[in-house]
Amino acid sequence: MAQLPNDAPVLLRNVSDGKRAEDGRFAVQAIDLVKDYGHGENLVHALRHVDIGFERGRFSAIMGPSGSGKSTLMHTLAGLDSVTSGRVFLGGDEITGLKDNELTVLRRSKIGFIFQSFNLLPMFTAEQNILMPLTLAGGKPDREWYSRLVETLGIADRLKHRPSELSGGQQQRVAIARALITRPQVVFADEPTGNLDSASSAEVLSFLKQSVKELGQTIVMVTHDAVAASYSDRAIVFADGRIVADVDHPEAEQMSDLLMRERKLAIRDSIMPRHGVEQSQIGGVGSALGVAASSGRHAMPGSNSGMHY
Ligand SMILES: Nc1ncnc2c1ncn2[C@@H]1O[C@H](COP(=O)(O)OP(=O)(O)OP(=O)(O)O)[C@@H](O)[C@H]1O
Repeated sequence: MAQLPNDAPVLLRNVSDGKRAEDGRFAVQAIDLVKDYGHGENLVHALRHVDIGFERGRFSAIMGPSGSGKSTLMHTLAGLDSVTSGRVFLGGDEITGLKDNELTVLRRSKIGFIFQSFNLLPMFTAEQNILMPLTLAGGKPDREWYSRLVETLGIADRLKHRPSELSGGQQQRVAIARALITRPQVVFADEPTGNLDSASSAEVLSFLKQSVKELGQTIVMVTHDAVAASYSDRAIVFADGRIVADVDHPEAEQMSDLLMRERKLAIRDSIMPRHGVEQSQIGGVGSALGVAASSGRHAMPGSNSGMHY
C-alpha cells in the first residue's frame, strides 16, 4: 500500500489484512484478484493481488490514470472477464469458476450496468428500454418500484418517447432506471457522465446519489472526473494494477490532487522503466516531481505502465 505525504487528507484502509473470506457487508468483493493479459514479452499485469469490497448501500468511485486497471477490475467483478487467480463474490455468491451461461443469468438478475454512451435501444420507447432486462429474463415488472424509479429520476413524462427524442441527460436517466429495474445487488457505472455537459452531469450524479440514499442501491462508478467522484461516499484510486488510496467522503480538489500525483508517477514509470530496479534507486525522480516514491508499488518486475496519453 502506498505511503502518502504526511499532509495527504486520505484515509487508507488496508483491506488485504486478514480478510480472506467472503464478507456479508459487501455487495461485491474481490479477494487476492490477479488479472494478467498476454504472455512473455507482451505480459501485462492489469490487476496485482487486489483485495476490495464494496459495501451495500454505498456509492463508490474508482479513479486512476489511464491503463491503471479500473475497467479490468469492473469487468472481472461483473464476471465479464475471467480472472487469472483470486476470487470474486457477488451478493454472497462466488462467481469465479461459473460457466458463461450461469454468469449471464446471474448478471441479468444481480447486476445493472450504466455506460458512457447510454446504450439505449433506438427503436424502443424509454419505458420499453427501462423494462428490457425484465423482458429478456421473462420477468414481470414490480409496478410500484417502476413508478418510484421514474418519479425519482424525473422521467415520468418522457416514457413514451424514443431515445432520439430525449436529451443526453434524459437518456442517461432512462439508462439508470433500466439498470435499477431489477433491484440488482450492484450497479456498475462506466464513466456515466463522460458524454454529458456539466449541468446534465451534475443532474445524473445527483440521481445516482439519490438512488443510493433513498432507494438503497449500491453503485460502483469508474470515472476520470474528480468532481464526479466527489458525489460518492468512497473513492479508491488505482495505479499500475493496485489500490493506492482509499478515501471516505472524497472532495473534488483532494481527488484531483491524488489523480495528478498518480499520473505523474505513471509518466515517470513510462519514461523510466525499472524492471529489477529498487525503488530507493529512483526515489530522486519522485522527489523531483514532488510525489511519494517509497511505496514500491511501481517497482515490480514486469511492471506495465500501460499509458495512453
Ligand atoms: N484485452 C486486453 N489485452 C491485453 N491487455 C489489456 C487488455 N485489456 C486491458 N489491457 C491492459 O491492461 C491494463 C489495464 O487496462 P484497463 O483498461 O483496465 O485500464 P483503465 O484504468 O480502465 O484505463 P482507461 O482509463 O484508459 O480506460 C492496461 O495496460 C491495458 O493496456
